[in-house]
Amino acid sequence: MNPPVKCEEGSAVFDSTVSFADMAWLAVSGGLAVLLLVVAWAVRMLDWALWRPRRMEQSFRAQGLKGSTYRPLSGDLKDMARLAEEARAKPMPAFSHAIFPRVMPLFQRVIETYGERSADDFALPCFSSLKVENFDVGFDAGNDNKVTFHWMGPLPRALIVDPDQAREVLANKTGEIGKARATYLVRYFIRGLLGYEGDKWAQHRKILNPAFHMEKLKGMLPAFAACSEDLVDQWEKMAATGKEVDVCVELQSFTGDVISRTAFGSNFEEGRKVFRLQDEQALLVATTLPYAHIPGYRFLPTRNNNRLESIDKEVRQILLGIIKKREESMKSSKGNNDDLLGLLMESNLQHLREHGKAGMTTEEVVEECKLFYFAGQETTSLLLTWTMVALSMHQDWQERTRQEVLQVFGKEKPTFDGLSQLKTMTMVLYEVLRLYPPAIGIQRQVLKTIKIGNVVYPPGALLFLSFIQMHHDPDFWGKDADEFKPERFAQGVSKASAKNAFFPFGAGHRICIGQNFALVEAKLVLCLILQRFSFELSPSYTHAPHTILTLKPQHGAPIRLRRL
Ligand code: HEM
Repeated sequence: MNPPVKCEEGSAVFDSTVSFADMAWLAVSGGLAVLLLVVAWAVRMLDWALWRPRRMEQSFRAQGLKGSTYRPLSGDLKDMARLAEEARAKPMPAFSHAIFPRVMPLFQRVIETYGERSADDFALPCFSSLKVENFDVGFDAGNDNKVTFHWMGPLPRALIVDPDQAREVLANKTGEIGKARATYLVRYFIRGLLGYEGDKWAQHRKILNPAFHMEKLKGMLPAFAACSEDLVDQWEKMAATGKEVDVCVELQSFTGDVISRTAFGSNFEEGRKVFRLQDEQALLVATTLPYAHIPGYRFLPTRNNNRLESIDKEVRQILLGIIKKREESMKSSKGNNDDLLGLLMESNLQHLREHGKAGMTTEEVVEECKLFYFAGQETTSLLLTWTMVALSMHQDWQERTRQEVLQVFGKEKPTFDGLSQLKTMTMVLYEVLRLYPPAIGIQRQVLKTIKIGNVVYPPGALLFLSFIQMHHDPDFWGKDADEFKPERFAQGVSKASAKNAFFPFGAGHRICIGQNFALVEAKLVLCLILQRFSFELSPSYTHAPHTILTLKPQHGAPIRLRRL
């Protein structure tokens, strides 16, 4: 036995006798606590990596859904990368618009392997009375649910290919479905309105909405026109030297200029710098993405991580500078506030007047400005790129669209009101958005158990609303679904397909805020292009649509322009 130890502290004297048995007990109980923690952590990890996925798989299969078997941790991610690599190695037949198998090879394989569920799937007596967390899983033998699933790591991802179900998912406002949790890399872009949920989203959307109203877009027409004229002047010089134009690259820089001008008006040059930096950031994100799931990778001081952070800081500094200047010019009522930033700040001030506090902090305004580039630049440039590719493949439609432009505007500058008379051009743009949607689909995550169609989805399950599949599905568009036929939109979007299966801009309350912006911009520049040039695909063009976040031409889009 150890002798008792006397401890003195100030005037208080107390006896702190610690026996060997006490110390042993302390050590044992401490060790037990650590062991318990380790066991609890191991159980959690096992649940995350094995048991929960298995439970979810059982629940899906019990409900008649078909899909791949869960493979611990990686799920179908490796197959996904391999199949995408194989698909990228083979171009498509020239002039074919049946792009779905090349663009989403894993989805194609899942459908080919597991296909639609048959009436027999619902006849299993052991499943017919299944209950999932108080939801009755009522099976409707022979229904036409085509949901399949595969594995994004330990999370199952259901492919939603029914337009009504997609709309149901997008209409959800009661918290059962939310945005899928993103990696730290995606958060460099998907912030602001696109990333928010609930009240914060509603408040930001309310403040941003007025900036995208039609009459505000009308005020932006001179900015659209200035960028479009710069572009066609540049192309004239290239055409004169017989040079081919990679319209994919050219239009990307064009739409970046449009956002710079329309968002930042007189601070256009600084805005351009933001666009270049964000472009570099997008490339860094694409090369870092394969490592993003490694726990703690974001904290490693790799070259990419460091550069991503320094770009983020630089972009923030530039935007804060622009916003500060704008605040000053707004105070002195100098300058034009008809650009997106001015309109957004104006609307924020209005919110302050009505509610006694600003709806957005300066930091949040910075995030929204960054989002304009991410959400509005590449998507619109891809719409234009695929339109030029499609009009090169279908010369008859190129000529019809040109004749319409000449009929409405002659060789004069397009006007805002004139743009709304361009019926053929609208049909062409819709058909391109159908066959080549820049956003091929949207992902959401189940937060609380929910029944969609006949399927009950547990929390954690991912839902991919596969627009590209719905856009190419003969059940909705007819046997000629893979053909370029703009005339299908002659009676408007709602009459073009069964079940209104057209989602290029999403749907519901989170539908793209910039859709009119994109369409006005696209129509205006197409008018100028068609007025000045005829065009065809270069013999070096290879038809190879593929997707990295958005749907791009893998080898660019070299086009031959001829001055008219
Ligand atoms: C052809 C061009 C475009 C396409 C195909 C497109 C597509 C989409 C889609 C599918 C969504 C829905 C995302 C979701 O629900 O998760 C969306 C949202 C959004 N888009 Fe676009 N977009 C385009 C152009 C633009 C432009 C030009 C801007 C801005 C200048 C813009 C800004 C936004 C924003 C801020 C959101 C988030 C809306 C919200 O969550 O409330 N987009 N876009």
